[in-house]
Amino acid sequence: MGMKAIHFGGGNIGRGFVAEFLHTAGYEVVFIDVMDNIINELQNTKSYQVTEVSEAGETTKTITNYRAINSKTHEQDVVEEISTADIVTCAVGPNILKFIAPVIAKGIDIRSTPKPLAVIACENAIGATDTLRGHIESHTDSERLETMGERAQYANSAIDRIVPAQAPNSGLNVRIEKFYEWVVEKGPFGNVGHPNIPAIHWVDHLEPYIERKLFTVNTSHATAAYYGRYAGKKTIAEAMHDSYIRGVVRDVLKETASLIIDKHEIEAQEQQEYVETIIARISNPYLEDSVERVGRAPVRKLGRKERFIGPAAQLAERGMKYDSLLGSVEMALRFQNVKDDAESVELATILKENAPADATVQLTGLERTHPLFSAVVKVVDQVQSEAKETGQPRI
Ligand SMILES: NC(=O)c1ccc[n+]([C@@H]2O[C@H](COP(=O)([O-])OP(=O)(O)OC[C@H]3O[C@@H](n4cnc5c(N)ncnc54)[C@H](O)[C@@H]3O)[C@@H](O)[C@H]2O)c1
Ligand SMILES: O=P(O)(O)OC[C@@H](O)[C@@H](O)[C@H](O)[C@H](O)CO
Repeated sequence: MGMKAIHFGGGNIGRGFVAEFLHTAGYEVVFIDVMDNIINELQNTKSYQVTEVSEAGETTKTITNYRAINSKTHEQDVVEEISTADIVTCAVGPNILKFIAPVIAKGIDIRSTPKPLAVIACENAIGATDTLRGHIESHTDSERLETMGERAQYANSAIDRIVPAQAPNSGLNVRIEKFYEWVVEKGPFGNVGHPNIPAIHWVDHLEPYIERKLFTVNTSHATAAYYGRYAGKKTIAEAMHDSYIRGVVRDVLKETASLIIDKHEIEAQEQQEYVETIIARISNPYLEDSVERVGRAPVRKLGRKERFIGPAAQLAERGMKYDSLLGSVEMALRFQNVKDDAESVELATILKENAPADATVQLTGLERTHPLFSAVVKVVDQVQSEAKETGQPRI
């Protein structure tokens, strides 16, 4: 029998990254989603196209050999597919992991195949597979946990490829950048060996890769998005074309680079080259990536291990400079009441209803005794005061 991958999330990165590389590696991909339109389209087509766009032109690949199941309406089918699959991946967003865990737990529990299932969450978050595993374990009978390792193996990953929101008439087709990086821990697969997926770079220690990615790509991306929206820009490329915003992004990246070089002993020259690649990538005018997509979910992005507070906290602990990152935090706090973004409404409510120190704890999870805490409270206070004066943040 051929190899089978179950992939949760038939969205942009699911179709344009994970499924592409699983397909190339020879897997049949079974997409699981809760959106009727995506499932219907996947069920009613035999192929879709992934087009890489860059100044060098366009290259198109055709993805075939997939099926799709709606987990909202056909949960038992999903459970059975998982029980005979080789790998489960997901790209649903870090806040959705808890919702997909119960069905994965049921599928794992009834497995009787000799090889354990490989589980790899492909989200922009540190330790996303660990988080998913925690939710799966909390939906597994305690007496079955001891033998879980015979049925499933869990590996964290870092994924990098910019996939903007797609044009409304593009159907399943995805336009993406050429660059990609998929790094996964190999240790958890032990003697069984890791899955054979040529696109994956297997490593012993993931932390340097995921922190470098999140604190360079996503920190700069989100900085451009929040400053860009504040300045009335529509896309990230447009924001990066603005010399002031570009300068701010560079300042922020100097701070995160100093952490990455110090903590992970990456050579300064290597990090500088990485930074230049990322600046070129996020400035790519062919991607048309909106500031709203990149700024989406500001409460998640202000979290303790996330792209701003994560590096700023570690810099503060080391007595190193972090004030440009605080500027990004300030702009993120102004991403309030944005259309179709529930967290931007939640952010506005938290800022409205709480004193600065309480709002800081609620949003960032920073400990009140942390060396970064008072600096963030000041920024929160500043944004709250503007809203009190004008009835809204300065947008
Ligand atoms: N787009 C990018 O450039 C990019 C790059 C790297 C990583 N990521 C990460 O990948 C993840 C997905 O991002 P995206 O841009 O593809 O988002 P997206 O919104 O395009 O796709 C998410 C998909 O998950 C589906 N979904 C939601 N709840 C579900 C559930 N309970 N079960 C199954 N499916 C469910 C949605 O219907 C949607 O199709 C995020 O963690 C993001 O940070 C995105
Ligand atoms: O997906 P988010 O919301 O965590 O972040 C938005 C973008 O920065 C992100 O999707 C990037 O495009 C991606 O991480 C590039 O690899």
